[in-house]
Amino acid sequence: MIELAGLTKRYGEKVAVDDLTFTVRPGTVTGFLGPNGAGKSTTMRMILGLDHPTGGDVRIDGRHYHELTDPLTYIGALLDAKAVHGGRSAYHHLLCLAQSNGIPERRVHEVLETVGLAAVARKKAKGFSLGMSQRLGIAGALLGDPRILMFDEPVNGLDPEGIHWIRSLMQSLAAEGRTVFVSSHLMSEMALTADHLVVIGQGRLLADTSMADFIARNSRSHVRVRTPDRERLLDALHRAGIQVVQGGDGALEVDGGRSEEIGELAARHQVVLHELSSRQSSLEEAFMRLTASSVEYHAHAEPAERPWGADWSTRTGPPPEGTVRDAAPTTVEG
Ligand SMILES: Nc1ncnc2c1ncn2[C@@H]1O[C@H](COP(=O)(O)OP(=O)(O)OP(=O)(O)O)[C@@H](O)[C@H]1O
Repeated sequence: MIELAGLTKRYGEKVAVDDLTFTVRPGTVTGFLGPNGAGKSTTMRMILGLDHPTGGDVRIDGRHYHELTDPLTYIGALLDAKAVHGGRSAYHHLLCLAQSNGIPERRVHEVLETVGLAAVARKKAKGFSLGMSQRLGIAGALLGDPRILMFDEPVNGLDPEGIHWIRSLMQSLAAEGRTVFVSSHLMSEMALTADHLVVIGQGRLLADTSMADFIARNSRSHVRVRTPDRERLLDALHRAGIQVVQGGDGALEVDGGRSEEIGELAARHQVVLHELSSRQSSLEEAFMRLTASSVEYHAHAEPAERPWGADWSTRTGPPPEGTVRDAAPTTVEG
């Protein structure tokens, strides 16, 4: 278990981590999300005692990191895959870690097998691809067979097979009752891997909840309708007092609508439908919705021709700051 209580880190005027209080529990994969610069790496570094908090406290199974004897047997971490002495082989890198933590040499061979690097164990780390370096970093985290594992962007550089492998690994570690805390920017991957989410923005806690609850609370559910009789359907919906939003590819979207109600309305007016489907936002959309106002670094490549609420489904970038939660649906006149 990792427990943060009021954890705070300032760099001069900059508050990188702002009064964070949450607990990472055993038996689940906890995803750690936040926009660039939100404070995820700083938080992880403080958990490992690599940065000193300006305020607050963080404990690993009730103790500070520096109080742990042989810390790799309590908590294994991958923070920076390239932080390896390039002149050392994978085997020697892990052997040095093992010897300084009282871990038997046989664990080096075991973890090299686990991460699929046994065949290149004697090769120098400086020749490793990013994916191989990630695997070596994961081997280092697993070396002490710890009850707690922490990974900062572990799928960075991994190919699809590698991504699938790390997902299965994290889930099996959690199933063994271990604490697994993992950050990632790959939302689709996180949606498949994590059971619980901690989301931060500008150093502050935005959410600490289950994956299902997070998506339900921050997502937009709507019914998507496609019809060749667009004007007649719009007229029928308008008369029934149902607000319609312009979706992508000419589809219509009804916020929070029930597909049964819309289907029956269309049938009563003998309007042909080509599509009638209930949709819920993905984790990525829910994440962007929650963190919209705490994104520090925006790209401004796409001019907003229509209000955000009018074309939610076709946008790929984050919404204009401060508009999402306040955006009223744009009614399409029939
Ligand atoms: N050593 C430092 N000195 C000054 N500012 C720092 C230092 N380390 C981090 N920061 C600042 O603290 C904030 C949080 O950075 P951090 O790297 O923890 O964010 P992050 O969520 O891990 O970002 P990313 O997703 O881009 O990796 C950023 O604004 C960063 O510029």
